[in-house]
Amino acid sequence: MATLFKNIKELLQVRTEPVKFVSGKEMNIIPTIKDAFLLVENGLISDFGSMRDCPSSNFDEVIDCTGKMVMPAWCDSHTHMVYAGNRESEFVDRINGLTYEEIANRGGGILNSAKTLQETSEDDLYNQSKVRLEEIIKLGTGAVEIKSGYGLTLEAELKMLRVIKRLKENYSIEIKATFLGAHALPKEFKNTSDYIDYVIEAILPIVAKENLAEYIDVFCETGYFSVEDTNRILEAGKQYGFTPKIHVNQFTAIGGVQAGVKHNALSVDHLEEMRDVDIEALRGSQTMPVALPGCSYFLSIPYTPARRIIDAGLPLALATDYNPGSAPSGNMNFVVSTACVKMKMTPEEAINASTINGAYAMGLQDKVGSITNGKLANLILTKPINSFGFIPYSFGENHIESIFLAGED
Ligand SMILES: N=CN[C@@H](CCC(=O)O)C(=O)O
Ligand SMILES: [Zn+2]
Repeated sequence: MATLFKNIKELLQVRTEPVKFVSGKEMNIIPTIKDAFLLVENGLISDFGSMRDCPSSNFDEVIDCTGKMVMPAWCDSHTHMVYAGNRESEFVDRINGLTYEEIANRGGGILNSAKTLQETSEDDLYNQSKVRLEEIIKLGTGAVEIKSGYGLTLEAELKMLRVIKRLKENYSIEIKATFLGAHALPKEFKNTSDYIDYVIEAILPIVAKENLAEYIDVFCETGYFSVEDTNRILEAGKQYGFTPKIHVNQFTAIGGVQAGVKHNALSVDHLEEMRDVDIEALRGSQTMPVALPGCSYFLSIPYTPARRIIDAGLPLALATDYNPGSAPSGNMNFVVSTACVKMKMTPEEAINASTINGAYAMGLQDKVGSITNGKLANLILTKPINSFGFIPYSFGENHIESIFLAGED
């Protein structure tokens, strides 16, 4: 099967030489080809260039992209989009003045979602989750990471991870699974240390045996899990070959970034509270900082200081954090726009952060995230627009005409 995209107004994120991720000043450059063609064969990008060099053979399909742009689909490296029900009532509680912490302390928050999920069948959970997955695909996402963490028992954590596995099997979007057993302390446990024992001894070995996750996560935060708990979880995960991708510095900076870097985490995510020492800790590491502006927006907490991170020469990825409590939206277009408006990222930086850097934060940089020969043809075809900066500028508008996964729309 060969598909030719021709007369592309601008082909974005063209990387002839593969790159792992981009950092610092490089983030402000999006390589493009104007008046371009792109050839997709058997689901993979096989050629691209200027229309002057456009091949002329008999293709199975030819798509005329006059006035439109083609770019890699969004790479959303942090979500909790397998969940049951919603937390709309807590949203109203927050409007009426309660904080996220106060709601959690009253037994709401993550424990509320865990209770609902424990009472939901695996089929029902699958059906609720696939609606969200289909929606984010329409919004231009071509690769996504999904975490467990609303189970908090062996049975319910496995239920979540099996749902993620079914989604992987049934959809052509790239999906990576993360085991987040240590997301909150269930009421049945007196302290985090006992619960960590349970996670390590009762759940982790089965997750590994059934091959249900690629990554391991922990909510390293005051009132949730300490740096010591984090070290224990990550060390245990390493024994089973799980790479860390962890929640740190959302409300308080307690050394989670340093713990992540020490354990060669693929990413450290949230980072709303960043001390200079946290930024320094990331320097020279292979750990991707990930910002979640949808969470800052929804909870009215500080935005991750993108300028300090990028101006220190570091990379940055953007993701949605799609979850029922702190970011009930999987819309990467909103994330890109909010990063520009609220975090002062340029459109170029936000697009790099949401494509190639997001791909790296899922270990998918060799497969997606740029227009490179041999990569999957997971692509966004925009509606007619004047420039790629129009995507974040014109917030709330839908600029996507079609999305292609492995070359199929
Ligand atoms: N902070 C920890 N976990 C999620 C929120 C979980 C929830 O409130 O349900 C997050 O990344 O924001
Ligand atoms: Zn999260």
